Amino acid sequence: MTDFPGAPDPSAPRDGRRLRVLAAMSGGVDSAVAAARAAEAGHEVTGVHLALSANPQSFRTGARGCCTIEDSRDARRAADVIGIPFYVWDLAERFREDVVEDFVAEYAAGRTPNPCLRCNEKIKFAALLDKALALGFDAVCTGHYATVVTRDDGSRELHRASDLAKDQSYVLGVLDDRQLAHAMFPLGDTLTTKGEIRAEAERRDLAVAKKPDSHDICFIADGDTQGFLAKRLGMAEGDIVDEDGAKLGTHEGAYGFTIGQRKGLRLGVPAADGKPRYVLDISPVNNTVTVGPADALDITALTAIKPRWCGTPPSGPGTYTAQLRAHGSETAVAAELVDDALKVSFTEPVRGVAPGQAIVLYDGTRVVGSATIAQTERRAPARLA
Ligand SMILES: Nc1ncnc2c1ncn2[C@@H]1O[C@H](COP(=O)(O)OP(=O)(O)OP(=O)(O)O)[C@@H](O)[C@H]1O
Repeated sequence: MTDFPGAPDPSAPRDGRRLRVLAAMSGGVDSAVAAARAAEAGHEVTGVHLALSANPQSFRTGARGCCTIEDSRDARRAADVIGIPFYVWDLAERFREDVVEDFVAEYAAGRTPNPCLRCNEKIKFAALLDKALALGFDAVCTGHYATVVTRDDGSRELHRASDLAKDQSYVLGVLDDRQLAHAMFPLGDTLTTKGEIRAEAERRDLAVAKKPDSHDICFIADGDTQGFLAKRLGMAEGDIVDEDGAKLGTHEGAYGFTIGQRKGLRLGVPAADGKPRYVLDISPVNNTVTVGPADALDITALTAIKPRWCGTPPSGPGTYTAQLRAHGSETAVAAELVDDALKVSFTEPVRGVAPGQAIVLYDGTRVVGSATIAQTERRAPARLA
């Protein structure tokens, strides 16, 4: 017996090509079409919706959050139309511990985490995948836009999606070979735009065809990250200072800021040069936020920790392109693994990089690996003679 209904019948015949696939169905259009494509390709597909919120009703705000009862119903209806079995699995406690609490703790420590990346690493391709494999499934299928390529030797590569505008390889950059070997992304292989996916959903009679896209942080349905953090971390008034430590204003919680932020500083003292000020540093220890001019945001190098590789780690220094945020552009870097830390230098300075963000390295369209930014190095400030 199992707590997770929907396990395939172990006595059922299997052939090498017809995989037993667990389709992760959020109740949105992408995962519905992905599940339909996997079933159409001849795989034995079972749909599963993950209940990730302990209190799904609390997310019903009108904006689309995640894992509401409506979402689970939408996923079930889509599974019915596709003609596959469907189950709801409760991973709310794991999600709370591994994603939500980590998110709060990272902000409290003055860092800027990416919860989607964390969810892929800890929930979808760990808790969910492990459970799926233990139950006899061969693969987990999601509606992510990314491509898995199998090399001649059987190992896997993760590549950007064919549709670069929708590419989600950045948030999947934490996956290793084993996880990739059991991942299926039916949307990433084809050059289909989101509009075409919606049209395909309509052709397939999937009621979610017109459902709005989910927004970035699924457990903050109204999009008010600062409000969410304030509720969790409380208010803690502190100083906003300039690079020399002179007080320019006050704030109500250092966690409410991100590096590179300009809006909402409400400085009492205008900058001497009249130019706008940006958040340069957040110090939870002193509860201070340091601000300065835009060019002080330029980063020339960084150190990133906890590297994860899609394949064998690079044995020496190499040149790559790097992406530093989910919808960011690529930038040229040189990178080297030194004592388990990734040392990265940028060909051109980049602006507004925050500790806690992930850096994902690419070789062309291939994801090489990822790591968490721990320290950044600024260009030496220009001094007046
Ligand atoms: N609550 C959930 N239950 C099951 N699978 C989920 C859930 N949330 C997300 N997923 C899976 O992770 C994928 C990527 O999640 P993301 O939040 O980026 O969704 P999306 O791109 O808006 O896709 P969708 O349109 O399917 O919601 C989804 O396509 C789906 O396969």
